[in-house]
Amino acid sequence: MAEPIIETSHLTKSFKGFKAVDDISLRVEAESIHALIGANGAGKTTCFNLLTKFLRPSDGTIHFKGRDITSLKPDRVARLGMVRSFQISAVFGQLTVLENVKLALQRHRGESYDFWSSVRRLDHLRGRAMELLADVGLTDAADTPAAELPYGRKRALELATTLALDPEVMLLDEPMAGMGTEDVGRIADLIRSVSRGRTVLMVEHNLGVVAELCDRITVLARGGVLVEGDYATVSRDERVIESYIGGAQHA
Ligand SMILES: Nc1ncnc2c1ncn2[C@@H]1O[C@H](COP(=O)(O)OP(=O)(O)OP(=O)(O)O)[C@@H](O)[C@H]1O
Repeated sequence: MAEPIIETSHLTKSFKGFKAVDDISLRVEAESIHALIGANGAGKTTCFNLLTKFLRPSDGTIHFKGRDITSLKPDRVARLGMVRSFQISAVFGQLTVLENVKLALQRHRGESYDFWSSVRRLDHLRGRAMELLADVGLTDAADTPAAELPYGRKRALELATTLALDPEVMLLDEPMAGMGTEDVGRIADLIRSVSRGRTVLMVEHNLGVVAELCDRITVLARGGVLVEGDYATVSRDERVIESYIGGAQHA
């Protein structure tokens, strides 16, 4: 197996004695698309929040590119190249799609941050911003206020603002949540295309998407790793069928 870009060792998170994540040793290969799946309450969100540093582990370590990041803050981890998209990705509804991406580019470049005056002074970032909009299929919406975008396209904008940070690892929290069938296909294609040369780790309930997109899948159950492998391996595993498929009828 190639060197992992993310590696956890004995990662554990207890809430008042209850182990929501229990001794998870996870390896995510560079430039792979990796999914965390599992029934409700299996520990996916907690594990994800530990990786993105929104929670502190009770025990265990997290390494990113060989470096121990267990006690680093989320913004520090983001600057090292591991960025969480969706849900926390800031999209300003009153700004246009193009302005949102220019602002994200400006933040990434660490230029002085003076929100209102800077939005008007970001013309030097227009070229790169338009490239990113082309990557996510939003060229025609460049001058539309972000708030007016339909749901699926808003998600595409969030991807563009994440890509503006040029992350090595993108962490996607249920990228298909709340989407209709048509948008699911479109966003899945987008994730595939923007993942080239990057690593993607996602929590996702939609097994069809996981089957189609992901190179490797870790199935969690009761806070621990139940099975790990490609979709073919995982989906025919008796333990997965019993403990996950049975408990995931909502997916
Ligand atoms: N802050 C908390 N305090 C106490 N218990 C928690 C807390 N966060 C999560 N838990 C518990 O930890 C377990 C795992 O929760 P988690 O949200 O990680 O599961 P999940 O796999 O993401 O589930 P879902 O698919 O429903 O989002 C659950 O039993 C949950 O009730």
